[in-house]
Amino acid sequence: MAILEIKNFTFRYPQAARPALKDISLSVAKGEFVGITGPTGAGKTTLACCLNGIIPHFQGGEATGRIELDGLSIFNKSTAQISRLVGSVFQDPEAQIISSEVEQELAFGLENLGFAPVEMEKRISEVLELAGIPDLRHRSTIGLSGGQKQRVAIACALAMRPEILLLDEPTSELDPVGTEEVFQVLSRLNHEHGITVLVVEQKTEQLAAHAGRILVLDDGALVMDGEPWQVFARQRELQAIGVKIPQVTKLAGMLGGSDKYSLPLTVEQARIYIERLVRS
Ligand SMILES: Nc1ncnc2c1ncn2[C@@H]1O[C@H](COP(=O)(O)OP(=O)(O)OP(=O)(O)O)[C@@H](O)[C@H]1O
Repeated sequence: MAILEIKNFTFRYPQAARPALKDISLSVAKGEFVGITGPTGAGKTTLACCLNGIIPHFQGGEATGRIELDGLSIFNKSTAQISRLVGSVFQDPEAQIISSEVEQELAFGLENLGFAPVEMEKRISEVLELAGIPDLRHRSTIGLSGGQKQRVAIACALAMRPEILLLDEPTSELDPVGTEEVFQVLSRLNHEHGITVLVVEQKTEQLAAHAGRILVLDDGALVMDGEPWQVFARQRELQAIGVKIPQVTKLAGMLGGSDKYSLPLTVEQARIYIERLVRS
């Protein structure tokens, strides 16, 4: 069942000469893990803003076509309604965290929505577990690493029990360890708890390893939509528009791999691929 349906959607910022999104159509089923990538200025953040209500509620512009969340047009929903369906996590963990203690940070949004203390306690414990950070509950937010802060931000987004977890370049400020921590949590949320994940990300290594489907935007248009191996097999086209190809996939491409069974997307898959190649 589709949780998100986008039909012929075009969006132009006020006074902009050209649309930032052009005639986008796609459908996302419940439980999918979708990576959205593309070069700078392709429209990835604009698309994310259209899904979490920043457009049109906080940013004007001209939109045509439809975006439906759970069967209803997003433009007829209030920001409060959208935030219950879509939990957002942004690039900069510093900008999202306002409390001095992790528990307070998680309680903040729930208090604002008038949750009773017993329900708040239940949800805080639940989301700390889901984000893999129960040990951080009483920690000061100041001393946390970037990866820990982003996992706190993910826990905050999950506290509303959204249908979709939407992340806009959540690892752009993180080192490789923090990046992997965040993607491990996203994978677990998706595989073990069935949470629909939409993540805008330029680090294609992580998308190749964790996403089940990849969308590529270029100049406002959706130019590719498929399983990671299908998208990363189109190496020349990706290079032409400036999308990085995972190194192991690039290597296998040079050696002739191009299908589901011969195109490695992770280092482990590449190890098996090269072993087979050497044996044959
Ligand atoms: N507030 C705005 N007003 C006018 N134009 C904008 C605004 N925000 C973005 N744009 C333009 O819309 C297009 C898409 O931008 P967007 O930020 O969505 O791309 P992106 O793929 O997220 O890029 P990046 O990877 O650099 O974050 C670009 O041409 C950009 O200049």
